[in-house]
Amino acid sequence: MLVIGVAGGTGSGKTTVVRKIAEQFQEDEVAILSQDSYYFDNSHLSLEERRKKNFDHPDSVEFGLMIDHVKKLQKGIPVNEPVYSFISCTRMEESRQVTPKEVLIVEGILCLTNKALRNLMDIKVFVDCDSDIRLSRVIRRDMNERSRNVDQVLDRYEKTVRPSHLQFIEPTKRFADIIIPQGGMNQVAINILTNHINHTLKNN
Ligand SMILES: Nc1ncnc2c1ncn2[C@@H]1O[C@H](COP(=O)(O)OP(=O)(O)O)[C@@H](O)[C@H]1O
Ligand SMILES: O=c1ccn([C@@H]2O[C@H](COP(=O)(O)O)[C@@H](O)[C@H]2O)c(=O)[nH]1
Repeated sequence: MLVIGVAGGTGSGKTTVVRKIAEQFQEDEVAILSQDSYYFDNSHLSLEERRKKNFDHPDSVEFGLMIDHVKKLQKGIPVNEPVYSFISCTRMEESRQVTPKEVLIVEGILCLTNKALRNLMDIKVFVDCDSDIRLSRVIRRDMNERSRNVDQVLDRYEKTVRPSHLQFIEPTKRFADIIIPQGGMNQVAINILTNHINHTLKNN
C-alpha cells in the first residue's frame, strides 16, 4: 500500500486536490482518511465551550487512533473511521468503514505535525495558498456549511486559526516532498502526482 499525506492550511484546497487525484483512479484503488474525523469528541462540554476550543492545535486530534487505523489498513485490516460534525463539534454515533486499497490518502491541516504519522507516509504533500484567499474561502464555507456567522468565523480566525497555522501548520512545509501552489487548480502538479503514484504502483 502506498500512503500519501496531504497537509496545508484550512481552505488551501487539500480536499479538492485529494478528490482530483482520487478521480484519476478506480474507486477500488484509493482509500481516503480525513484527519478531521479524528478530532476528539468534546461532547462533555457545552456547545459554546466546544466552539472556543483550538481545533488547529495538534492536541485536538486523536493521533493515536488515526495512526492505529493507518497501520491496520497497511496490514489489510478494514477500520471504522469516526464521523465528526462541524456543526455540533462532536463525534457522531455512527462510523464509516474504510477498506484497505492500493493507495491510502491521509488528509488534514495537522497531518504532517505528528512524527509517527509522517513516518508511515511514502509521499508527503503540502498544499500552499495565501492566507487572505484561505480566509475568504473559510468565511464562505463556515457560514454555508458549518452554521457559523461572520463574527464567529473571524473571531476564531484571529484567536486560534491564524496563530496555530503559523506555529504548527506552516512549519510542516519543510517535511513535504511536494509543495502544491494553487491547490486544486494546479493540474500540472496533480498530473505529476498521479503519474508518480501510477509508476510506483506498477513497480511494486
Ligand atoms: N484553486 C481554487 N480556486 C478556487 N476555489 C477553490 C480552489 N481550491 C479550492 N477551492 C474552493 O475553496 C473551498 C475550500 O477548498 P477545500 O479543497 O475544501 O480546502 P481544504 O480541504 O484545504 O479546507 C472549497 O469551496 C473549494 O471548492
Ligand atoms: O469543530 C470544529 C473542528 C475544526 N474546525 C476547523 O476546521 C478547520 C480544518 O478543516 P479543513 O477542512 O481542513 O479546513 C480548522 O481550521 C479548524 O479550526 C472547526 O471549525 N470546528
